[in-house]
Amino acid sequence: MVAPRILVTGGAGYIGSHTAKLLRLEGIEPVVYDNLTTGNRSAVRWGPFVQGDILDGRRLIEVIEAHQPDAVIHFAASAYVGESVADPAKYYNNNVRGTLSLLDACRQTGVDKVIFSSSCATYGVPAVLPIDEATPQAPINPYGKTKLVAEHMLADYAAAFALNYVSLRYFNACGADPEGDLGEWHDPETHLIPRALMAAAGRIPHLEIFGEDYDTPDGTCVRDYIHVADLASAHVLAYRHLAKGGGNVALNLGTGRGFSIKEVLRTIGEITGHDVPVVFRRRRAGDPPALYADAGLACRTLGFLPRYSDLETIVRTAAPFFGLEVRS
Ligand SMILES: NC(=O)c1ccc[n+]([C@@H]2O[C@H](COP(=O)([O-])OP(=O)(O)OC[C@H]3O[C@@H](n4cnc5c(N)ncnc54)[C@H](O)[C@@H]3O)[C@@H](O)[C@H]2O)c1
Ligand SMILES: O=c1ccn([C@@H]2O[C@H](COP(=O)(O)OP(=O)(O)O[C@H]3O[C@H](CO)[C@H](O)[C@H](O)[C@H]3O)[C@@H](O)[C@H]2O)c(=O)[nH]1
Repeated sequence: MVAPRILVTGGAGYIGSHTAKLLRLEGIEPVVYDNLTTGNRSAVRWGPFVQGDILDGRRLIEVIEAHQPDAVIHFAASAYVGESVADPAKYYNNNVRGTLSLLDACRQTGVDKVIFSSSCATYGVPAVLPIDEATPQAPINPYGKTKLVAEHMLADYAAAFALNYVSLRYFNACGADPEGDLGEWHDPETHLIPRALMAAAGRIPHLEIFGEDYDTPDGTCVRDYIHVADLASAHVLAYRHLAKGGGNVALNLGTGRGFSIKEVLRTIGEITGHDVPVVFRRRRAGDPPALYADAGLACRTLGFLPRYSDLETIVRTAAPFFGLEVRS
């Protein structure tokens, strides 16, 4: 039997590169399609690389016809909440127009399975926690809105055309490849855990904490941190679900537990032996106070069970990329 092949848009990025590695280990060839705006060429090591833009529909069709993938995993997007508030045009263009371009290329070439990177940002400020998939999606920033539009596009294309999809609503991706091959390399880096590790390592003078006056137990925002290796495994499971004829579905990918920023910093101090120097700033625009998942549906539908998503393992795998030793 010929090995399955998957087109991985955004496969040079953080979550995409970890997923490409796992696909290869699982006997599936990842064909990475990425314009390298935030991704790294050096992170593409487990299959062919094509440099291209998802907005370029003609090129997408050429690449799909050349490689004949069985499915697409669609990571490529702009993905910063704060930036999306300042520059919504960039987000509507890349995330909405880009996804439309990709879905049309799939339709024209007969690719009928799509796995999509959605986000807990589509829920906005939920009335009830934990967040299950029936929670109303009312995003409060342009980034989350573009992810929600893309989810709607998938559902409408699935209803009208021969398309099957899984939308995966990740909570906060973090950590690094447990074997040390890949990490989170963004420039500039904006996410909490890498910024905190940079501060602990002395690469930046301090971590800015955006808001200490939220209605949470210690005043800082609460998030559900899911290890990137667990996210990668969910994509393999989602592909197998579609390959055996499983139905269209949107699933939360989280642990079910929320941690405050201060709790994350405490774990970094314990594991690395370095305190994180901090300064407190105003709230960042577009940030909900607390987000954590009810992750039961992904478990029941895909058999998804996080293995690496405790804060200690997250910090242990990520810290070496910032030159920090971890305590045994
Ligand atoms: N990091 C998180 O916590 C998180 C949480 C929820 C959802 N997501 C989603 O997961 C996906 C991957 O996120 P990430 O953290 O790995 O981000 P990333 O920036 O590391 O990866 C995105 C990749 O897409 C590529 N890309 C962007 N626009 C493109 C375009 N027009 N054409 C081709 N390639 C393009 C980039 O070069 C990059 O390699 C995104 O869709 C993001 O919205 C991320
Ligand atoms: O230097 C920093 C960085 C972050 N934060 C705070 O830490 C929390 C986590 O922030 P991140 O930027 O690490 O991640 P977000 O919670 O903004 O994640 C959002 O954006 C991600 C993509 O970047 C995902 O889509 C995710 O689902 C969505 O909630 C937020 O309260 C943020 O204000 C700081 O205090 N200081």
